[in-house]
Amino acid sequence: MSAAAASSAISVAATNPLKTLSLSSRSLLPPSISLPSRNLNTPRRRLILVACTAGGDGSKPTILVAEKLGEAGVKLLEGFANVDCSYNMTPEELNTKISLCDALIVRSGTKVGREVFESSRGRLKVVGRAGVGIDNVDLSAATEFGCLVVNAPTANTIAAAEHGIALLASMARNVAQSDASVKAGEWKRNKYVGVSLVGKTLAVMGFGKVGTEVARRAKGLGMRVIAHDPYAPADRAHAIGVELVSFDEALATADFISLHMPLTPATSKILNDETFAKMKKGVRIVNVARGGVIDEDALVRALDAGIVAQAALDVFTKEPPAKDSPLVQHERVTVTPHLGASTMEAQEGVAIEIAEAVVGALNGELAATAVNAPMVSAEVLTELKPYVILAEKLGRLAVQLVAGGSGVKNVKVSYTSARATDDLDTRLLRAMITKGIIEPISDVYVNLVNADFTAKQRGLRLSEERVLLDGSPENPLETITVQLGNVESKFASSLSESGEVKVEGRVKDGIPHLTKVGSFEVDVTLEGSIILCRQVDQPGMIGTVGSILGESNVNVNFMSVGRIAPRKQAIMAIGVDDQPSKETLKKIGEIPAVEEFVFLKL
Ligand SMILES: NC(=O)C1=CN([C@@H]2O[C@H](COP(=O)(O)OP(=O)(O)OC[C@H]3O[C@@H](n4cnc5c(N)ncnc54)[C@H](O)[C@@H]3O)[C@@H](O)[C@H]2O)C=CC1
Ligand SMILES: O=C(O)C(=O)COP(=O)(O)O
Repeated sequence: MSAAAASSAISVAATNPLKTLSLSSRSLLPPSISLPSRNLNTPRRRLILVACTAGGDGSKPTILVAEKLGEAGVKLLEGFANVDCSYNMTPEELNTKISLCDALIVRSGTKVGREVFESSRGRLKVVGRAGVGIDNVDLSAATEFGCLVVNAPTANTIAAAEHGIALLASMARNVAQSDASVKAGEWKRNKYVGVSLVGKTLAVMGFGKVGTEVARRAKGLGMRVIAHDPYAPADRAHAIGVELVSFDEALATADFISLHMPLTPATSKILNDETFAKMKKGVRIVNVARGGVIDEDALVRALDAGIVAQAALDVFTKEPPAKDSPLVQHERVTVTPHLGASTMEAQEGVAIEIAEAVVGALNGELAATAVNAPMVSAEVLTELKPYVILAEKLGRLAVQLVAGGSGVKNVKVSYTSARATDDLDTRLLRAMITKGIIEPISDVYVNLVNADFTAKQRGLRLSEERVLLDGSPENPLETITVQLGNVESKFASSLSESGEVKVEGRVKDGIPHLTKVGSFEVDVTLEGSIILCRQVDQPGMIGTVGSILGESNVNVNFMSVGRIAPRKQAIMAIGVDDQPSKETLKKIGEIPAVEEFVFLKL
């Protein structure tokens, strides 16, 4: 610590013992949304991360349900919000309605593109996907607009697996085709001779939840099951008698291929002319994943060439597919209208799962099924609560110290802690510092979802360093320091020896405190706003400033003086509940001993 900073902070509880800091989560929410502030010590383990009841009057949020949702889920939503179930909307109708909604629930049939988030004009805070696949949601746009995306990843797994097995078996025995034939008055038993499954090799492409359940069932049918999944652990496959193999080996050895990977840039058209050519002649293909993982024109060519004997498809690149699609109309293709999740049980399950996730997210609870936000465990959230508020306020303090026109680009954050690096999750702190820096200088709403994106978009480069302290790590952090480089300051004393705007804080008894400005040590609670004065240290200054504030009915909640040495330069940090008038601030500035001062609104 430099000599200049070798000073002692003299703290005076200005009016009364420290009040328990009411942890209002307002600072994490746009000003239009109000929340009853609550004490830090409330038992609830919730921290508003993305949204809450819309409207300052505490009215219920509005949730738009754009596709059929199980009744149990709708009822759960209705207990919390105004629910608008509008199915089969056109994109224009969706874009109109969405501006009045705080949350949107979809399945696979609604495209939630950038224009939806643009139309919501920042009000939409949660998109709930009542199922697994989220390829119909523009995740980058959602993140950019600070909208959390949650899904229901487990409730329809069994349904999808059972549908996959149903398609596998019915394809092998020509059930659909022979059904249509008999219904048409035919009796062509020799035309519909099928193939057996037992002893045949099934390649499961995508060994996740659905793929695993398909594999289990196929084993039960006496099939040899191999799987290809670059990310699946081999021991999980071995545990159910499945061998993980390479992509090419799966293609070359399978009699049946069942697709269960998500649609991603890497899996798009993963089955195409080139890969069909690598397959065992006469292979049979099942797809209950996403239509986009198959080049559908190539599949028609492979069927016509006899490379692929049959296909059973539940999903299509475009849904519904064109009626005259050569693939749909192909005689050796069995098709269903995206029914993988369409069982009574699955639809009740996903409805409840997504309703709970959306209500929880709007209530500010952790979304266990968040798709576009870094997962922060409830334990970490609880422990870091006071540090989260500290982090955001340090960001707000630092950016308000920057003289106009400087442009904030380089942010350096330092954490001192006795915790090992791996035991300290700073993602939330980083997001809140970003929030504190960006929101006071823009109309952007920043939260855990879009903080990194927003920082990047504004050219903010935020670096973090951790200083490991000795001692017992009962506190996650000792100090957080925010430094803004290459800027000029409105308050010269906030510049560190290396010329950055520098503020440091710590949490004391659960209360965030500002503990250093530039090289001066201070100690003031970050409960209200702050006045910083630099003066020549002398008797009576606290009284003089306190009187000016008192005369204009500004309540002081904390006051401290940090000084280099007695009768030398000193910094007075005054916590105020109310914003002083310009006249009041002018009077403070006119005190002869005051060399500079600044009012910082938190
Ligand atoms: N037809 C329907 O109604 C339903 C369709 N689905 C689709 O099935 C997909 C899988 O669902 P879950 O098993 O619940 O998801 P999951 O996330 O549990 O499993 C997906 C698996 O695919 C693997 N994977 C990713 N890229 C791959 C690649 N290039 N090659 C091979 N494997 C790859 C992943 O490692 C993961 O293990 C979903 O993404 C969804 O698109 C899911 C439920 C119902
Ligand atoms: O969960 C999935 O990924 C699905 O494909 C289910 O789609 P759905 O909700 O039935 O439109």
